[in-house]
Amino acid sequence: MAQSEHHDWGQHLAQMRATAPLVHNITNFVAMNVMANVQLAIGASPAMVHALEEVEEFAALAPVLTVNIGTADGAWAAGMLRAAKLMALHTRPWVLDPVGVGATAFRQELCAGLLALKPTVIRGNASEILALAGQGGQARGVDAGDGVAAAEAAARDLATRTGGVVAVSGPVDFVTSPTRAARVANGHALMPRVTALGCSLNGVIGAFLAGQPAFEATVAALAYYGLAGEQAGAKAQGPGSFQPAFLDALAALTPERLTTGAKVQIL
Ligand SMILES: Nc1ncnc2c1ncn2[C@@H]1O[C@H](COP(=O)(O)OP(=O)(O)O)[C@@H](O)[C@H]1O
Ligand SMILES: Cc1ncsc1CCOP(=O)(O)O
Ligand SMILES: [Mg+2]
Repeated sequence: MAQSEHHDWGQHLAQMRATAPLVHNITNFVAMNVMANVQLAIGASPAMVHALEEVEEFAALAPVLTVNIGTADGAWAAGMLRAAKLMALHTRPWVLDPVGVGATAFRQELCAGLLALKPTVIRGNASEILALAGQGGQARGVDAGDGVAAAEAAARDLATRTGGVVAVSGPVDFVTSPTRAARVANGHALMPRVTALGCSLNGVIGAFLAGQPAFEATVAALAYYGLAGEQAGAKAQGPGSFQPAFLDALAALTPERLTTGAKVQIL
């Protein structure tokens, strides 16, 4: 795979760290702590705020929002829609993680409402992207049962429908906008064996989106995350020791190392 395709992917990491953006996350109970630690490790400032009474007011404060439906209920869903609407109104970026969307009618209806608000970036595993596009999928709850290649057409369809960027994560990630596409081959096989690392990836994409173009920011975030995974995986004994090693690798990785280590193929 071609390395970096002549683009300085590290500059997106440098810019994110220089900005240290406040990221408003409406995420699930499983991911809250993991995702906040990941965002602190990369140099961003996380806030997990989901109460319906304050979500709109908080969304006005932050340059970027991430929405994750993993453990949503009716009140959370209303808050997600309210916050995303505010971002759309002010043309500020927001990211959707459609966790387990194919599993229940509630998740499908919530995602239909969120899709109508045109997320700047959607990132899910292959089964979630297939289900979100209405093309089936073989998910096992929140885990993927499909390969990334099977979801590429669904991702392109969603990008056309929303006008945004859609990323399918897996052994080799696929990213598409209505006009461009790329593959990112960084990553480690231990990553899907630790919960909330997909959710936390959306937190990293969100941080990179603040003040940056969506397609490049998403590709850079995926390469950075996967490269940190490679470095952690080289040291870890298994899923348990992978987690602290991954936080350390995210914090230690330099923009220069990202530019040389990014395995990005522009299609
Ligand atoms: N088999 C794999 N080999 C290498 N990296 C992987 C593999 N599976 C997932 N990843 C990486 O793990 C991260 C989380 O993706 P994924 O496991 O697909 O999300 P989710 O937890 O939402 O299902 C991404 O950075 C992805 O590139
Ligand atoms: C296990 C689980 N159940 C509901 S949300 C959630 C977390 C899923 O996180 P990820 O998709 O990042 O593995
Ligand atoms: Mg997920």
